[in-house]
Amino acid sequence: MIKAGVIGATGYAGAELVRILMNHKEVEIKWYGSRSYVEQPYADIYRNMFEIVDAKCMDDNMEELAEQVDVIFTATPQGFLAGVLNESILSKTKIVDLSADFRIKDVATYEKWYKIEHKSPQFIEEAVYGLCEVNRDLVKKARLVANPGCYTTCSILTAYPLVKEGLIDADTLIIDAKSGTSGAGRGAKTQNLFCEVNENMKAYGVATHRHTPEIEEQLGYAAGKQILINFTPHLVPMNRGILATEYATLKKKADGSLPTYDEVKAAYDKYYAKEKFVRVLPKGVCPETKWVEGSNYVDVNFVIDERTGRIVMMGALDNLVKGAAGQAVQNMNLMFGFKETEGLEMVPMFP
Ligand SMILES: NC(=O)C1=CN([C@@H]2O[C@H](COP(=O)(O)OP(=O)(O)OC[C@H]3O[C@@H](n4cnc5c(N)ncnc54)[C@H](OP(=O)(O)O)[C@@H]3O)[C@@H](O)[C@H]2O)C=CC1
Ligand SMILES: CC(=O)N[C@@H](CCC(=O)OP(=O)(O)O)C(=O)O
Repeated sequence: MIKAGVIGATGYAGAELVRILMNHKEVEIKWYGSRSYVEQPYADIYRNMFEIVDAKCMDDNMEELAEQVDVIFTATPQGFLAGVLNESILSKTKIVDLSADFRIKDVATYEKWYKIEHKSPQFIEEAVYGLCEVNRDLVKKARLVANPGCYTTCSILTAYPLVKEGLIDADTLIIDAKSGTSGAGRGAKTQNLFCEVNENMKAYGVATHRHTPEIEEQLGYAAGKQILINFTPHLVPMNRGILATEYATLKKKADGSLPTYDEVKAAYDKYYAKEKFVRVLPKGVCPETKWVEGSNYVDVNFVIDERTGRIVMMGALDNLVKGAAGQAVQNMNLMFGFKETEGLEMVPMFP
C-alpha cells in the first residue's frame, strides 16, 4: 500500500482523482490539498463523499507533503507546480502533474502560449510526457510525469497510428474538438455560467489555443519532423466528454491509389489491439462521448473519404477520466509497478 497526496483535491480533476483512488487497492489518500477550503471537511465540499471521506482539507505545502507520501498528484492551475518544485521534493516522492507545466519541452514555446514565466525549467528535460500508450516504458522509470490533458490525449491518440505509419500528411491535420464544461474547471467564470453554456455551442481559442503546440510536439515526434496543425476547441452543453473530429490528406501509394480501409485499420490495430483503454470501433461506428463516460476508455475510428482523398478520424473520451484523473492513475500504476488497469476498470455509465 502506498500513500498519496492530492493537491487541488477540491477541483474537478482532483475530485475525480479522489473518487478513482478510493477504489484503488494499493493506495491510501493521506492529503486532500486545497487553497480555499483548508480545515473544512472534504465531504462538505463534495457531498458525494459523505460518510466515505472523513478527512479535512489541508493546504498545498508540497515540502511537508513530500515527507509523508510516496506520490503527489498536482491537479492545480498552470504554474503552480513549476513555482514550488525543487530537488528536495523530487528526491522524496514521485509526482504526477495534471497541469501543463512540464508537458512542453521548449521553455520559450511554453511561455509564449501560456503567457507565464516557467519557474522550474531545470526539470523539464527529466519530465516524462505521460501518454501511457505511447511512452509506457519511460513512465515506468519516471520521478516526474507530465500528465497530458483532455483535448491533447484525445487528439493525439486519435491520429497517432496514422502519423506514426506515415499514412497521412501530418501537416494537413485539422482537429475540431468539443468539450463538456467540466473541462473548464470548477472556478466561477462568466462564460461558463448555465445561461451562457446551456443550449449553446461556441468555438474559442481559435488559432491560439495552448494545446496546439503540445499536439504538434507529440505528433511531431511520431512523424519524425516538426509539424503544424490547426486545432479548434468548442464548448458544448454537457458535463463531461471530449469528441475530436480530425481531418487529414491521405498519402497516395506508389500506384497513385489511396490506402484502403484494411490498411488503415491495420495501422490502428498495430498500436491499439493490445491496449485495454483504446477501443478501435467496428467499421462505420462513430465514437460518442456517452459510450465512454465515467470510464478510462478512448474510442476511436475513421472513415476514408475517397472523393476528397482525405480521412476523417474520430475520438471520444471522458475529459475527467482518461483526459485527466484516470490517466494520472494509469501513470501512477506504471510508476509503482502496479497492474496498469488497477482502479481503472470502471464500465462506462449510461444513460
Ligand atoms: N477539468 C478537466 O477536464 C481537466 C483539467 N486538467 C488540468 O488539471 C488542473 C486542474 O484543473 P481543474 O480541476 O479543472 O481546475 P479547478 O479550477 O476545478 O480546480 C483547481 C484546483 O487547484 C486549486 N488551486 C487553485 N489555485 C491554486 C493555487 N494558486 N495554489 C494551489 N492550489 C490552487 C484549487 O483549490 P481550491 O478550490 O481549494 O481553491 C482547486 O483544488 C489544471 O491544470 C487543468 O489544466 C487536465 C485535464 C482535464
Ligand atoms: C472546456 C475548457 O475550457 N477546457 C480547457 C481545457 C482544460 C484542460 O484539460 O487543460 P489541460 O489539458 O491543459 O490540462 C481549456 O480549453 O482551457
